[in-house]
Amino acid sequence: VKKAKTAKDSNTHGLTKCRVLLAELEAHPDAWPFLTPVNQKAVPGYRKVIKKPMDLSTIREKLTNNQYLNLETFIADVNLIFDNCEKFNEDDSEIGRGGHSMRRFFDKRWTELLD
Ligand SMILES: Cc1ncccc1N[C@@H](C)c1ccc2c(c1)OCCCO2
Repeated sequence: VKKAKTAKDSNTHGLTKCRVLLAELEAHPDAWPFLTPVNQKAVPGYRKVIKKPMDLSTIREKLTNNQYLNLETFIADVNLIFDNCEKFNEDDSEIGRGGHSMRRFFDKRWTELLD
């Protein structure tokens, strides 16, 4: 029997799913370009092209600081990583392919975790 969903319940369960999903993304073999913020001094053009940088360590920090209201706001930040990657990297590049691989993995996993 499904328990009545209070706002708190949905939030708690949503945050548990965020923790599970983030741990899996961080452990993924193709995650290496996305683990830490892009060093904008080392990557010419990045600062100009990418308006909202995002990476897995920043998401980890925000989750730890309770900055995600629900699963949706967490998913939006993860998708920002992949959208930035597609914008800056050729599809036929190591980082570009890694971004597509990670997005496919993430899309599959969060849909599996939905109630
Ligand atoms: C996700 C992303 N998109 C566009 C550019 C870089 C990145 N990731 C960063 C962490 C990175 C990956 C590979 C790199 C790199 C930096 O240092 C410059 C030298 C080549 O090796």
